[in-house]
Amino acid sequence: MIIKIVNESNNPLPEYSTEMSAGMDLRAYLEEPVALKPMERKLIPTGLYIELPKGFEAQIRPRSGLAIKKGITVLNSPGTIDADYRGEIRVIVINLSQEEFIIESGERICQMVVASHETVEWKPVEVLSETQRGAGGFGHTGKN
Ligand SMILES: O=c1ccn([C@H]2C[C@H](O)[C@@H](COP(=O)(O)OP(=O)(O)OP(=O)(O)O)O2)c(=O)[nH]1
Repeated sequence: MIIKIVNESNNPLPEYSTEMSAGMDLRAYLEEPVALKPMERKLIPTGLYIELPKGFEAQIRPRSGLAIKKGITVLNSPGTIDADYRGEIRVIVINLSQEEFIIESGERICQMVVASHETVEWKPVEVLSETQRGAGGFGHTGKN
């Protein structure tokens, strides 16, 4: 699919790392490096603005490498970019490690997945259909 994008940063447009990958890495767009202290969260600009077609969303997700090596993740993961949003894509990152982490401009801080979604109409009813599980959940079948 083709998606309109405005890139006000000097970073390259987001790219898939392989022909079959789902996520495109997004880069920070900063005037100067940003320091994240342990447990600190910050909103990081990307300089990107997109126009998604109706029925689609973009999800902002952590990069696993940054998460395992540095404890850096996306706080509201998956962040939702709505099809009617015309503002800058920004990323809420949090440092869950015990060391300060410095984000440089141009650094790949998260990944974005474009996904289709259903549009729901509610049908209020008195009862729902019966199933074997019923209301059981949250591990009610035991550990294994
Ligand atoms: O990680 C994110 C999440 C959201 N947004 C932008 C795009 C999205 O369409 C808009 C609103 O996001 P969301 O619906 O999650 O925010 P809200 O807290 O419910 O605010 P609103 O009342 O503006 O919908 O903010 C981002 O740039 N990054």
